[in-house]
Amino acid sequence: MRVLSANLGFPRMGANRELKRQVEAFWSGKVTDSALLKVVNELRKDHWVLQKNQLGLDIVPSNDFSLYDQVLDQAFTVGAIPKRYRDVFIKNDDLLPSALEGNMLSTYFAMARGYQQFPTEGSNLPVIDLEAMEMKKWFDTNYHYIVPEFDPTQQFKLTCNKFLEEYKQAKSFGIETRPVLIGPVSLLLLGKASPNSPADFAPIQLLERLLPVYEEIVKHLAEAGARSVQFDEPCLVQDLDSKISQSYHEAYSCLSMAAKKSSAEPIKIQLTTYFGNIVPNLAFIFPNLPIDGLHIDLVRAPQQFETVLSAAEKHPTLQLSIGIINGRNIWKTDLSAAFDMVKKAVAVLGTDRVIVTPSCSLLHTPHSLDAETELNPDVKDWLAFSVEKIKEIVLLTKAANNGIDSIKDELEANQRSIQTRRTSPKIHNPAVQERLKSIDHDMIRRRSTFDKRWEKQQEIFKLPDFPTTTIGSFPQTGEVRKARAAFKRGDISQEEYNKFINEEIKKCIQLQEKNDIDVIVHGEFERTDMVEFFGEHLEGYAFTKNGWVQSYGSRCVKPPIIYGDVYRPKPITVEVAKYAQSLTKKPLKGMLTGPVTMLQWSFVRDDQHHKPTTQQLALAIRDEVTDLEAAGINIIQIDEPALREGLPLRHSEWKEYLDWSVDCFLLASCSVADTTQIHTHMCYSDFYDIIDAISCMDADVITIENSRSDLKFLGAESFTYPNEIGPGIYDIHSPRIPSKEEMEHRLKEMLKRLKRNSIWVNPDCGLKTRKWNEVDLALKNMTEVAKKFRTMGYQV
Ligand code: MET
Ligand SMILES: [Zn+2]
Repeated sequence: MRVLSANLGFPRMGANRELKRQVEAFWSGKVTDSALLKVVNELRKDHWVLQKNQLGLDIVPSNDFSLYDQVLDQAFTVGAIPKRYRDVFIKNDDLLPSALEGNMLSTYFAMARGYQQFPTEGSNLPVIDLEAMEMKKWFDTNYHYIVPEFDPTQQFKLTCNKFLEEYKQAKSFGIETRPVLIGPVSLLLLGKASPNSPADFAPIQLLERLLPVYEEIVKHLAEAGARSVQFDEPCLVQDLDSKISQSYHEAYSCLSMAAKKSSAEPIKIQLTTYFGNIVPNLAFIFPNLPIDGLHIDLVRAPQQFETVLSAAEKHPTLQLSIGIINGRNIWKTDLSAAFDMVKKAVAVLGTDRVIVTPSCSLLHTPHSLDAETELNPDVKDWLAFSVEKIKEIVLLTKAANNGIDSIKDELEANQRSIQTRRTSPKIHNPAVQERLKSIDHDMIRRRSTFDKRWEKQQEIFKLPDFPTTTIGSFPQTGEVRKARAAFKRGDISQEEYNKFINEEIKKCIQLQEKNDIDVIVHGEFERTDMVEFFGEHLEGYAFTKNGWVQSYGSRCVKPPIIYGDVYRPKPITVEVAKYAQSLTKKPLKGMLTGPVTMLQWSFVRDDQHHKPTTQQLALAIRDEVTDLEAAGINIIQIDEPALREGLPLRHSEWKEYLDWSVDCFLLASCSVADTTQIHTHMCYSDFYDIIDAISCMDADVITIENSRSDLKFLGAESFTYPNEIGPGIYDIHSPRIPSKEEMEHRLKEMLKRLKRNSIWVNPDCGLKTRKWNEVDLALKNMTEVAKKFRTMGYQV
């Protein structure tokens, strides 16, 4: 037998985001479900044909496709459909293992996105208002999954046969696939107890009840002729209670039995881990978890190679799938170095026990480089998206089987690209590197402690108690987007565009003054996106035309690429800030994106640690801060909404990350005088477990999302915060106008925990998704609440 090549999952959006378009058209009622499913079938077929017939991959995945999310698919498949959706959509006889169409499709999308029915008067249809299920970040990626809900009385039942239909569909095109499913233990660990469950209930207690459904899945696939099945168990790279080891044994013993019973040639079970090191949980797997294959991520955790290899060696039949092509980033692989790893695995295990693969599903990289006609050719030559990554896998497999000479030309070209990238002056900028060396302790500390700064700032700004402000952006209306597009196309000149933006700024400032907001913002109309805007003004960044990656459901993001040493050639926001300040006597807050967020929301360099890359970003922002201050902007906000996202998966690594990321924020913010007030802003996650690190950032003021998560932030028992803080008093994601009463209630809650003179009054996040009239009414209410608290002298 020879070394095989495999993929663990292919991006499902399609080369031109066909899936997004079609699903959204279905949601808005423009296409029927059968039209949707027809397009989806075509798309799946294209992806199989591409991987198998055009690129020559040995093992092609099926059921990696999803209309929304693969975790939701699996919960749905095993019948974990919360009662509130079941009650509305499902008649009992629906619950045969059926295809994802008709009523089942409506249920599925209601779970993903919520469902509302407000019948017109006189109709006897009931009012239905179902919220979507919770969404969470998929490990440390920017993909979000739907969190399954489990009830203590949960009954499982094979409800949906999508996994089988997809397998059969591929087979009907002559393509043998390996179905992918979320494994039973990770499915339960990733889920949560449904509301009102007893406090001691944990979904993993349901394992025994869940396993028969997985046995059925294995049986169906075996009967249909599948030779192997991939169970994803990414939880194995996390800190796990040793009791979970028992769960893994129970689960995989059961699945292995089912596989053995299944047919003359038992279907093989591959356990798949990714995003980290499994060595701390090695005892869960070795010596005797009854599996046929194991996948490990050797890009994120190369240090596990030796240990896992020698454990695998003792397991005489185990196939090891070595994830050596980065599924999370967009760089070309050094094929020579990767081939050394293949050789090493083959030397220990022999050719028939090694499979060459990407580190994880390719869901997290864009489709292909073909569409990138405008990228700088040097940079483009350093990149590999999903299609190119599969080509690399196929090449490495060929080299393993036929000798390295069989890929001589490709290897030479590859080594040339790798070498050029290593030495390119586009990437390596001696001045930037020198500057990094000059970072010293004084550069990452404010000149005085907060108390001293506070006194000086009080005197200058003379802000009232409960000062009001907003987070930065104001409505990005269709007009704003249109003007930007026209400018990009060259239909309007720079001057015309600037004039348009200046008018928006004027309107925005007038609205804030009318509503008596104390600290004014300019509205961020010139920005499409808070990371892209700054990236476009920095050296070392590249932008793709079509480098979309799924974020959640039909939503995709196009992360910019940091390819080289980063610096700021010239001021970015100073002119706009000066113009905005000239329109008001109140202090204007300059608005910047912080270095850690710039890093987290970009594709980043893999030729150096994240820390120096972030330090470079921090120095670029620091230059901007210094220039803003010199231009008379004395309040500057540096947003860090993504700080929490970068936390490593294992607790033991948190401190190292928090130390350097906090230092990078300090590096960006500490050039200023005591009299300059630094703000920061965070949102999108729970922050209380890193509140000490946030305090160390020493911003004079932090505004933080709080209402969406229903005061969770303040709920933590030990909550304290040393400087000033504005926990959001209303959720900006909804078009509804927040009432004064609800904002008063939130402010009163804050007063129980925080010093009266440390509280700011502001929304949860930026207002770019709202309409002007909504913003006007909401801010009016907000200021009235702040004023009431000032005069009534509330103190709890
Ligand atoms: C995701 S945080 C957004 C902060 C930014 N200043 C805004 O107001 O939109
Ligand atoms: Zn925000």
